[in-house]
Amino acid sequence: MTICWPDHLFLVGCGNMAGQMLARWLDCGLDPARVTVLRPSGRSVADGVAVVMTYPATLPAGTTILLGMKPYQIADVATALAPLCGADVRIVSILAGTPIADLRARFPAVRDMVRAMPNLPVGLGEGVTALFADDRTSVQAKADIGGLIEPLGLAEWIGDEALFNQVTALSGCGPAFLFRFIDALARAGEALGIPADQAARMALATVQGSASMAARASDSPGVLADRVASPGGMTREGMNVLDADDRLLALLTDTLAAARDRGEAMARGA
Ligand SMILES: NC(=O)C1=CN([C@@H]2O[C@H](COP(=O)(O)OP(=O)(O)OC[C@H]3O[C@@H](n4cnc5c(N)ncnc54)[C@H](OP(=O)(O)O)[C@@H]3O)[C@@H](O)[C@H]2O)C=CC1
Ligand SMILES: O=C(O)[C@@H]1CCC=N1
Repeated sequence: MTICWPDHLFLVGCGNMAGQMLARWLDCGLDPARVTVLRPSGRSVADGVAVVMTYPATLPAGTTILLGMKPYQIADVATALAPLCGADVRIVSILAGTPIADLRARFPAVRDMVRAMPNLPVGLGEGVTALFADDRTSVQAKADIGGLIEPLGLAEWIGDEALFNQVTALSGCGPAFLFRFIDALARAGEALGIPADQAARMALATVQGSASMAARASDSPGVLADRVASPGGMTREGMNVLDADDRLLALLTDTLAAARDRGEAMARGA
């Protein structure tokens, strides 16, 4: 994989999420000397990566900024950062519930902006990143930023920004829902009498193996589920519980809808 790295990468915030993105980029050969991280704690990030606690006087030519702090910090960050941004600066924002129009209003000099929604497994190169750019962003910038995201895992360009909170709910928040599922599977096994540590190991390995299998299979997960279920056997009885009144589907639809609604409220400043 040949990646066209930005001349300089300036990360505003480098916590759980941006930290995973940077870790993967460094693993894939990004020169740490091209990276500066701004974080209030000043904690070091990785060998060779410059960490600053205040904004520099200028940004190097050809800088790509990754906005990786919390969404509610955008006003303060933009006040300090926008004066440093010329037309050659590009912005990638991973801020949940923060539309491009909001960023455009705060960074008027910047032409190239991409809204990105990664998830935590990007650190392993097995993440999902949803991407959106409006018409002002150049084709070249879209290609370059798409190339930067590629080593993180699956990249999906979203045609309509109105769907961004929905895709955030599915794949951005998704790892948390899956972690809950693994935990619940283990605890359910424990409730049926399996020793806790054994149930935890078995639940995790079952999810890991099943996800790997589904990723490689030519059949859909729905077909694979039926393949586990022998007619008149145990799995069918269990699936009947999940499927009754579309129980699992309804639960997940409610879960994604609640996350989506929060994104919409955040976009309104709530
Ligand atoms: N966590 C996730 O799974 C996902 C998160 N996101 C988005 O990523 C963003 C960050 O979330 P997450 O990584 O979980 O949060 P974290 O709390 O882990 O990281 C926040 C980062 O912002 C830094 N920071 C705090 N205050 C400021 C400030 N005033 N100016 C600049 N930087 C600041 C922190 O600095 P320090 O390190 O010094 O404390 C830290 O590095 C959010 O916008 C979220 O919507 C998107 C997809 C998934
Ligand atoms: O919880 C959040 O708001 C962010 C968005 C996706 C994952 N974490």
